[in-house]
Amino acid sequence: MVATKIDGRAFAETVRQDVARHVAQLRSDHGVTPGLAVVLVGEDPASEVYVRNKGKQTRECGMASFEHKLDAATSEAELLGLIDRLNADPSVHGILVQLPLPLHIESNKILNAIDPAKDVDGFHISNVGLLGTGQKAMVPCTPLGCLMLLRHHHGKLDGLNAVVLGRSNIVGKPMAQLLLRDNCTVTIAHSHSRDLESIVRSADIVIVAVGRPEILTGDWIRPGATVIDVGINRIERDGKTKLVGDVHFDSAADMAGAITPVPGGVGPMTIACLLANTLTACCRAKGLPEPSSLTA
Ligand SMILES: Nc1nc(=O)c2c([nH]1)NC[C@@H]1CN(c3ccc(C(=O)N[C@@H](CCC(=O)O)C(=O)O)cc3)C=[N+]21
Repeated sequence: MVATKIDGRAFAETVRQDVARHVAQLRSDHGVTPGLAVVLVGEDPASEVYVRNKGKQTRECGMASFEHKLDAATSEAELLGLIDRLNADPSVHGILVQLPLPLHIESNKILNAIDPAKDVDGFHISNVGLLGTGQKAMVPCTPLGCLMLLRHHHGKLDGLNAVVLGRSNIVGKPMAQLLLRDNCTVTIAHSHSRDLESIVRSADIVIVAVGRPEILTGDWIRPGATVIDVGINRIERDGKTKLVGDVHFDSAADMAGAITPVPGGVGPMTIACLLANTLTACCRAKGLPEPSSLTA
């Protein structure tokens, strides 16, 4: 291994401390407590772990956490009713509806029903449009976390070749927008891209968000490149369940200049950015100055 391991867990801890400090100040100066509502429909064990972690970290930062666990058979209309109530609730500054939703519910309809000002996931079409046109938006947590790690590691990203593998609405597309805003030359590549190998080899920065275990190996990586692994895949190996990324860590670490591990890389940053976004949403709702170190 020649690469520097980018410690997302440690960096997320500093972000959370920053959030906690601002939250304490909001309370003492203005009597305001930011609140985050997390909605989970159905019983996916992995999702329940994430929701529990989000609730715990929200409270640890001094914010209020509201958890809504709904039955898998909840109708779209019932879920829309809950969103309406959360939109109207002044103690709720951020709303996150855990994805994926059951198939009988149309995700886009739900995401677009969330008040854009409370859309801490940044998935509402208004926020997508604002980000795409360079206006002030709520920025999706995972890409924001990746950007914070990249800025911290590289400093200025100006002029770098950035390749984003994956074109999802939750990671690939918003990630590309953020990198473009920081003056990278951005390529979004995906399963239909021709000559993927040479595209990846051109990258100073590779962000991998395709959802396939260990699909990117070291032989494609330009020596010294920075590799950000967004994948979280649970696989069976040697009779044990193991968490691996979309990057084959050992081979990639022999080529890369810096690389994020899984676990302990992007994942913890995602939750830290959710807390940061909740604080930002609260400040905007109250017309108070927002902490600039916590936004894109
Ligand atoms: N509306 C919505 N917004 C989300 O942000 C969202 C979602 N839906 N659905 C599910 C995914 C998944 N997700 C993760 C967050 C943190 C870790 C995380 O902290 N992972 C730890 C390991 C956790 C473990 O051990 O399982 C790590 O990478 O170190 C993982 C996954 C957010 N998601």
